Amino acid sequence: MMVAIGDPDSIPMQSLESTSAREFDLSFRNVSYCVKHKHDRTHSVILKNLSGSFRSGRLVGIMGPSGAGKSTLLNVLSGFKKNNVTGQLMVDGQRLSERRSRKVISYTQQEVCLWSALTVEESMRYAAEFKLSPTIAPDQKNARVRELLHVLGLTSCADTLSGKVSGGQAKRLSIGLELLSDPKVMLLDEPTSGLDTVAAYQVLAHVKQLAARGRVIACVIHQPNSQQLLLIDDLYVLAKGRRIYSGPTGEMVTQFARFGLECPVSHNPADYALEVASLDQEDERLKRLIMEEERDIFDYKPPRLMVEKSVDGSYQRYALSTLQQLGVLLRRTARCTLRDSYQFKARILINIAIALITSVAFYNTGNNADRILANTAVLIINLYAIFFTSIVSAVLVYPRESACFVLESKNNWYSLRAYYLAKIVVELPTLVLILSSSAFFLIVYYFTAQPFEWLRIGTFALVCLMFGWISQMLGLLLGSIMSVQNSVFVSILIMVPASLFSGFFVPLRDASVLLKPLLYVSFVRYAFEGAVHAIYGFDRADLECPEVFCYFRQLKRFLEFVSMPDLAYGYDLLALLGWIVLLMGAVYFSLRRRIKQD
Ligand SMILES: Nc1ncnc2c1ncn2[C@@H]1O[C@H](COP(=O)(O)OP(=O)(O)OP(=O)(O)O)[C@@H](O)[C@H]1O
Repeated sequence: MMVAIGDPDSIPMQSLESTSAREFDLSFRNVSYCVKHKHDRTHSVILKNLSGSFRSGRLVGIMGPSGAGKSTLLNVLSGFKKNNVTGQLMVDGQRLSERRSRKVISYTQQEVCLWSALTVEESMRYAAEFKLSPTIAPDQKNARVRELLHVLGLTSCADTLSGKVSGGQAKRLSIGLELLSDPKVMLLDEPTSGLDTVAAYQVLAHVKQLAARGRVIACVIHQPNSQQLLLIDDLYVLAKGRRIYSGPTGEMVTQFARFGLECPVSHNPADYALEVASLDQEDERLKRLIMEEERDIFDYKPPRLMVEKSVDGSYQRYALSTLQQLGVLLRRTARCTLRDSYQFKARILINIAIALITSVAFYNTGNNADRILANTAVLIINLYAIFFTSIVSAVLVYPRESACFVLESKNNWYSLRAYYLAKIVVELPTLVLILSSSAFFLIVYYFTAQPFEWLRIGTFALVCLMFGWISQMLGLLLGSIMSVQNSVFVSILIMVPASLFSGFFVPLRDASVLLKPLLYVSFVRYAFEGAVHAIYGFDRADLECPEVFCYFRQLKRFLEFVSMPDLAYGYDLLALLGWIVLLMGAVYFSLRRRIKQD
């Protein structure tokens, strides 16, 4: 079937300057990458002695069957993968320092990471704020954003939320975000995947224009049709981590034919290249082809590192200072939070619903000595509500957000320090936590007839707030190290045993030798103890007794019964604070690990 495809020349050529009028190239020599398998201490070679040179002004397509190593090669060339990599990488004939490599090379991964609550233009504007020097006037930054939107064909959807644009527009936007800083080299992993033929062609046509303006652009492309292939100037074809072709697209078929691999006339050369790359590695023709491609590597000893570790002072890694980055991050977070109010409303409504159910079930138990155990259960339910609403909202949102953080941070938008500070500033005094917990707290407190004394209300609210922070930090920690599904399961796995260690179900006095240490470190126990202290401590007068005799009328007896005879509220707060600090540290190190790991 013929598909109507737009002419690339019809895409408006703008005044977007070329990065360099002079030709240059990204070249790499003897690049190898292996992974070590911990279980059997063996290792697999994923990329083997790859060399090549991608020239500016030409669009390079990286092809190969699934698992050939295409994404790995881009990860290695971009510096996203550093461990177990050997070889040499040069731009314009110069070896790169780590700093310079990050400055010069930008990488757009297959998965697009966009802030769905921002419009296309807003996303570009925030990227411009991060990536362009603060000395550039806002008008100039906006002009550059508009120019890029035009070049990438995104003007018509500039006011559409990034979460609502089409797949092709999202891919073009993610390319545009990196283009703002005008990188010399752009590596794109499957910019056309998931798109129909027309959209894929449009994306490629835009990318070709960007290359034509003097950049090195290399993109992984799965199976270009013949029209898409016309846009690709050079091909780099991989088979099981080895190079089988590197050169102009038009010469590939002739090169294969020299080794007895004749491309049938009816075949698309790209399809044929995949067939050749999928041949058995023992095939004589393929063996000779690979030998020919690798003929220049035998007498060459590659350096152990792709890029030099040394800090190159002449390249400033970020356009903004940490404080300026923090400012932009806070503004962006505030805008996203205000616009995406679903979480906020859902959290408050859930809290109100649970609070009403709890109030009906435990109506007026607060001052009744006969129902003191039921009233203590109210305190535990209160902690449960805070825990689950806080942790679930964090784990639902954070895995995606942290993936965007990793990408933006590796592409030099901002530092881990700035992002972490912004996260803490946003998470700690969070209005959502305070409002949703207060909604629950006030309803339950009133209907279950807890003592209306400011000291008790204040001390109880403080325990709830600190417990909410712990839950939120735990959610961030889980969200930064695992997927949404796993984080939800793990949060349940944490909370259910943690409730056992609250001191309510198994008081300290009855705890076995094995359980006791867990009770001493359980944050639920400290929160529960703090809540019990707020409600029943501070020398509260005897409770009312509607029966002839109530054993727990004197609160001293009840506190002894739950193993909290000498409550120390300050000590509980200190333990909760310790947990908050510990989790904040753990979140920092888990994010650090994320950006350091491959
Ligand atoms: N960290 C790793 N541990 C184990 N194997 C790995 C690792 N990274 C890559 N591989 C393996 O290396 C090979 C190349 O992976 P890569 O993702 O680069 O392939 P690809 O050519 O991009 O494939 P696709 O087109 O399917 O995306 C695959 O077999 C993959 O399983």
